[in-house]
Amino acid sequence: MLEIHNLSISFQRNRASFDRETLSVVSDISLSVQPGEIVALIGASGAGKSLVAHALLGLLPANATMSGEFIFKGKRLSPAGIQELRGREIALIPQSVTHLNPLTRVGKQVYRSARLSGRCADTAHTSCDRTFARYQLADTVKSMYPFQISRGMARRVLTATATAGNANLIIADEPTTGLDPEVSEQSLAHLKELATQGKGVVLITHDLENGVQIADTLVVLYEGMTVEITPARALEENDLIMHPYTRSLWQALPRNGFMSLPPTPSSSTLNRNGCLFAERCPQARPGCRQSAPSLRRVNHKLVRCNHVAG
Ligand SMILES: Nc1ncnc2c1ncn2[C@@H]1O[C@H](COP(=O)(O)OP(=O)(O)OP(=O)(O)O)[C@@H](O)[C@H]1O
Ligand code: NI
Repeated sequence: MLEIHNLSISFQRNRASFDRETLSVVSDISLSVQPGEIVALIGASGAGKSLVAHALLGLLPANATMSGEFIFKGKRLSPAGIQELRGREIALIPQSVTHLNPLTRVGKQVYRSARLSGRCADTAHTSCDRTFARYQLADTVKSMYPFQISRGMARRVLTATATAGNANLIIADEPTTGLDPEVSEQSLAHLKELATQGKGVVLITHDLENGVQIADTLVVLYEGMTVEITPARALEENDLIMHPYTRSLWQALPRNGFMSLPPTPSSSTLNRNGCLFAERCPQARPGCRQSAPSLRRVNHKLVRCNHVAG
């Protein structure tokens, strides 16, 4: 359904010396999403997860430069094509509830997105009602403004807004952040349900547990690079072939005893000539700082590490 080929994103930054430097934040990311599949983009804060989604949706800030291509349902997406599909075929459940328009009643926002997907007024109303019921939002919520509803409810409204139309690809950016465990579970269950209906789902999260819980495929990002693409179940099966960064994330999960991650070096010390994870990697060898590993196929997965045995 969706293929991302060699996506790179950089920003121009002014330096004190009045010249400009290029800051590379996403490098050469490729991934694909099939109908009914949940692909989780996993990575720490600043890894580039949201930018991948924003690039796909044509929402990058003006100072960003992007290369690479998107193929959606077999067709290459042009910038104009992206505008055409956004909200109709591809819908974003944004990271922050502040994306709800503060001045528009909640019901109207969900209704508008149903209309945007090409539904006529009557069908849009029906779809809006159905979506409200589906996400346990009372009818009275329709006439409320975003500031009048709880955080958990606002997340459900965002989900309702993204799914009231007919989108086949749903991108959920950190759908559980700031929610209590019960509401988080519910939020993930809603995504699972969308996949069961045949929609492609991209789950963006810093929490590996979320990915392992509902995703089919994990794409692990480190400093804007893919370090591993693996079936999610491989982690549950305690796969020995794992990128050292994925392994650290896995070991840091509560169920695995909260082993702490090695400390993060500041970005300025990041050595782009070698493996980006080398400074934190428990298995790093001298060669890791000298040559950058490429993404290699090892059995059923792709791993960017020279020392993972296949
Ligand atoms: N407009 C911008 N100008 C310059 N740098 C930016 C801009 N937007 C994002 N970045 C940088 O790009 C990197 C990736 O940002 P992104 O928002 O994709 O991270 P993320 O993985 O979604 O993190 P989080 O979990 O915090 O949401 C960050 O280091 C950020 O500082
Ligand atoms: Ni983000």
